[in-house]
Order: sequence, then structure tokens, then C-alpha cells
Amino acid sequence: MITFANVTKRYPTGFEALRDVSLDITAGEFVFVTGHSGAGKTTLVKLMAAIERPTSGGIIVNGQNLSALRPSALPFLRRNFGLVFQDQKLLFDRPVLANVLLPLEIAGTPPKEARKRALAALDKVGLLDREKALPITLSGGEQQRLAIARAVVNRPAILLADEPTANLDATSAGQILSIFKSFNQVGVTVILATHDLQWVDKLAPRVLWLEKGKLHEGLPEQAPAQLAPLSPPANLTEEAAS
Ligand SMILES: Nc1ncnc2c1ncn2[C@@H]1O[C@H](COP(=O)(O)OP(=O)(O)OP(=O)(O)O)[C@@H](O)[C@H]1O
Repeated sequence: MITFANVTKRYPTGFEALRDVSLDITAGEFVFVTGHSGAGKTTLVKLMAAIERPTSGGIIVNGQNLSALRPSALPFLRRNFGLVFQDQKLLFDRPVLANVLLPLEIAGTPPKEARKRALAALDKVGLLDREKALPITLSGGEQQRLAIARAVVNRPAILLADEPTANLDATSAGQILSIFKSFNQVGVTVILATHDLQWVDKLAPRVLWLEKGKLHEGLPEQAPAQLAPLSPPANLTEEAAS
């Protein structure tokens, strides 16, 4: 579903954020991309959605070769993805439901069908009873769940998230990860860039470890403890692990 062949990303500053990265992610996988700050996690996920372009190497997403992709084909590529990125702000002056309706309006979905799908997406993230609320009145975890509802409403094949549990307490982070897991269970490929390793042993995802722009399969033996504790509190694991 996503293939990187010897991908290097050098920013205009000359800094090489990724070096000779090769990987294959198949449909239906649940993948954590992790590593220390500055290791290249955000760069990797941005390359997947063609938000950044590689300096060299090849990237194929769902059969589309990104190096040969014309700008006019970008919207078609992006339809594969539900993006939960920190810089993708919610519309704070519009109610919850309107936030989720927006991608459907852009896609030209008929209003009746759009409303049905938006409400179904809100239901999946546990926000159905907040459809009329303004996002400002939601907690951080609820806002993140709203961002996920907006990301999935167009039924993407791939859910790509950058630090989706940043700034959340363990309970909210657990809810967010349960939601990602439930989408994965119905076949959505989930790729999460995160510092938060505490769920790795419970969710048993595939782990891609970045170290100074080099990609490794699986966690190294020592480094993870410096990022976060490996075991979540016992009372918070049930929902995410079930
Ligand atoms: N647009 C840019 N121009 C120049 N350098 C950049 C740019 N974006 C990222 N970098 C650099 O590339 C390196 C990797 O950045 P990236 O954001 O991918 O790392 P990260 O692992 O996501 O870090 P963090 O966990 O702190 O968000 C960093 O040293 C960063 O400063």
C-alpha cells in the first residue's frame, strides 16, 4: 500500500532529515513511527501524503508513483488519507457537526448523505451528543476525537496521524488509541507518528524506529525508556487493549 525505496529528504537548509529509507506498509497494518525529537517522524509521514517531496528515491502509495504525480493529481492521492496533523486546525467558530461536514461539502457529497455520514463519524468517536457544541467548549481529548471524525468521514483507506496523543492525559490518550484501533479492525491502515510508546506492548503494532533519519524495524533495546514508560497504568489498558 505504501512503499519507500531508498528515500532521502534534504530540506533547503541542507539538513538531511531522512537518509536512504526503504519500507513497505501493507493494507490493514497498524504502524507506530517513533524516535527521539528531530529523528524525522513528521518528515516521514508528510512524505507519505506528498505534503513534502523526497530529494531522491521513490514513493508509491496505493499504486501511485509520487515522483510522477502531477499537482493536479494531488487531490486524488489525498483521498486515500485521513490526516490528523497538529497544524490542521478545527474551525472554532463552527459547531462540531459543521467541522465534520466540511470535507464532505468539498467532495460534493449530497447534503442528506453528508449529514448521515458526519453523524456516523461523530458516533464512532463518541461525540454524537456534542454535534451542536462549538469546538472551543470541548476538552483537548474531545477536540482530537473531532479531528479524527473529520479525518475519517470520507472513508479513507489510510489514517495518518502525527502525535495524536500529544498534550493529552493517559485516559484521553487511551480513548484516542482505542478509536484508531477500532478503525484498524475494520480494515483501515493506521500509521501513527508518536513519542508515546506506552501503548506499544498492548496494541502490538508494527514499530518503525527512526534514529537521526535512519529507519529501523522494531524498537532498539535501550532508547524507548527515554521517550516514555513502556507500560500504561493498569486501569487504563482495558479499553485500548480489548
Ligand atoms: N521545513 C524544514 N526545513 C528545515 N529543516 C526541517 C524542516 N522540517 C523539519 N526539519 C528538520 O528535520 C529534522 C526532522 O524533523 P521532523 O519534524 O521530521 O522530526 P520529528 O521526529 O517529527 O521531531 P519531533 O518529535 O520533535 O516533532 C529536524 O532536525 C528538523 O529541524
